[in-house]
Amino acid sequence: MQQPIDMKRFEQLKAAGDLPSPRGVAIAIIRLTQSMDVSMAELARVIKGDPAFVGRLIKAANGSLGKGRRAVVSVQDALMVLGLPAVRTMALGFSLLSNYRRGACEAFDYTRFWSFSLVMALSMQALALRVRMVASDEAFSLGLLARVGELALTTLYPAEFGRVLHEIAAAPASRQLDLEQAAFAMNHCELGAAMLLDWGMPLPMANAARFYETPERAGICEDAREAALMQCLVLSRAIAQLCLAPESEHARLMAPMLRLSGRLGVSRGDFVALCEQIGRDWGEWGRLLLLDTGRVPAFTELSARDETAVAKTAAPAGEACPESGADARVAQEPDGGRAAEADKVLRVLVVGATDEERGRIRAALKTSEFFFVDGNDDDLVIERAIDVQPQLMIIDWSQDDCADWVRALRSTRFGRSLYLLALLDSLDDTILGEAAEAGVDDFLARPVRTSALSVRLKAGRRTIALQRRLEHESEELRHFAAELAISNRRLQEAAMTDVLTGVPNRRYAIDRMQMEWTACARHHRPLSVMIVDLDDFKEVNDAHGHDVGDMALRQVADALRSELRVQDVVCRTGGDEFLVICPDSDLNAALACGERLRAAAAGLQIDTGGPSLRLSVSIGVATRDDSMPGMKALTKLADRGAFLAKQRGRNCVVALQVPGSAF
Ligand SMILES: Nc1nc2c(ncn2[C@@H]2O[C@H](COP(=O)(O)OP(=O)(O)OP(=O)(O)O)[C@@H](O)[C@H]2O)c(=O)[nH]1
Repeated sequence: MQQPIDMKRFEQLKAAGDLPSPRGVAIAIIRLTQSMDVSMAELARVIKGDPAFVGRLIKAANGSLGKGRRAVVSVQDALMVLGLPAVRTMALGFSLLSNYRRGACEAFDYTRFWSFSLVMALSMQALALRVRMVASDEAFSLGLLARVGELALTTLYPAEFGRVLHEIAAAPASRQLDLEQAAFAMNHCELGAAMLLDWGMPLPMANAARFYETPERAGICEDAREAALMQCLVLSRAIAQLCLAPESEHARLMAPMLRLSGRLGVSRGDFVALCEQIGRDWGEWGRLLLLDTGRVPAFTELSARDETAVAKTAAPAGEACPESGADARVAQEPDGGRAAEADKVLRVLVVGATDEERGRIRAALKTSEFFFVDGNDDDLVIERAIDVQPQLMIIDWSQDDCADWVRALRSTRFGRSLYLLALLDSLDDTILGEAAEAGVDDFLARPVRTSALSVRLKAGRRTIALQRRLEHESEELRHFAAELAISNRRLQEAAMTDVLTGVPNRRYAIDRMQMEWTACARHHRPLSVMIVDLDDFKEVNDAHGHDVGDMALRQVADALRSELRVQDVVCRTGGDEFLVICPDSDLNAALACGERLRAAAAGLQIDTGGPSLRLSVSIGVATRDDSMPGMKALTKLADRGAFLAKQRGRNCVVALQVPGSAF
């Protein structure tokens, strides 16, 4: 694999510590998501330590579900929907957004940069739901971070990058990437791609980010997913440019966007609806991220104006389409927005064939969208196929090297599901064998008779429709499985949560203790536990009733929870008893923590309807040592500490071990 930039240089930049990098809770999230055996509950707990991230994560999960799905409302559900890799890159993206809102480069508009990146993220997410080249949440992160190289250059070289920006302002025709190359011996796309790879993004995504500003430099891309990703990034960038451009520029920017979306197989109506949705989401996300967003462009109106302009200047059907170079395109756009109608429209790419044959094909497939390409240049054919992403290809088999490029096409992901019909000059066994071996689905002998062509195309259409239905059904199944997983997760969570206080229950405590015990024993790290028992709680119930008692239990649980670090956990293990697990804590640290918990409980004022009630807790602390046979020995020791604390008059913290004797 060709590296995006000189990796030695990249390592030096990284080692200097000046590259934008995540901070705070995001680092803990990224670390946890790197280990595949992390429990969802543990990850959710760490995420909940950053309420801002919680909101963004849930919103992103809902955005990636598509229409008509049950809304995600909890962190756990969001984790199930998004999966660990997506959560990792989102933590990264949002952390950068929070920490790099300002910077040393005065000429760089940081707010505009993030607003632009946000539109790209939302556009990628929406496009991924339609084009299906990658999971929509991964697409969101790719869009958000695609321009991170620019942020890196402003951070590394604020003054020099400022000069580059001034140069562009003075001579708008100059190319930013070339100026960067001259100034820094690298450009922001290369640097950004290296950073994405370094953060663990898959190579096709990093490559798409590397080339989307200069697709012509990407070379022919064999991997259809990579090509589609890049095209989606190109289109997302165009949407962002339009959203942030002055209104006078909107119409000019809309036309190429519509053409780009057509190439991705998104009908005009569908694309306009998608842009309107992106516009609405942009505003909502802007409020959530405290980012200024501009006025949403009037996409529907812009599209209508473009349609009128195209109608006035339209070339007669069958004439060459100006932007497609050697090939001619006759596009009958699917009727905007009507999905069922659009579903019947086939995208057909005809390679070679005579004018007469092309005419017959067009007559036989009336409502389709046609693309034609001359088959003598195999690179061009593959490029065109990747560009157009047809469902049906009709190949004039007399063209040079057909078998070779058909084989190459079949080895790509999208090429495997194509329906290929070959027009053969003769039914010679060798030619038939070659065509079958290369991967054509059906053939037709020349001269092409209209009736035979209709029969063959009908069969092809049926197969394609069947394939679409299968894809649709497997998509439904995937969603169904995801919903089922969410329901299961909810049930699991409910089974592990104490209904009264909302903290984990005894069952969870046992599982978690086992997990922490094993991890700490394996890595020779300290582990402490505490038994926290309310003092004279029976008297509270007797004097004030069970409702007040329940309220007291809830307040104590909240107070304990708020005094703990994110990696500690408090569980309700009995009526008025809690177990606190503190990984990586030796006895001294645990005693100090126990004292904090005791003071927090003693400081509570429970509302009784009359004079407020004060209460206290007794706490026993114990720390794992190598002589202990298992976790029961540890909790038993803490239990004995709590018992001793009661005997010593309550409202105190007791350990039976001496600090320093264990860990
Ligand atoms: N309100 C309420 N009370 C509960 C709940 N679960 C257990 N209890 C009560 O908690 C009390 C525990 O009493 P004991 O075990 O005698 O302990 P204590 O009164 O706290 O005395 P010491 O532990 O010796 O300080 C009992 O009265 C239980 O009924 C609950 O969910 N809600």
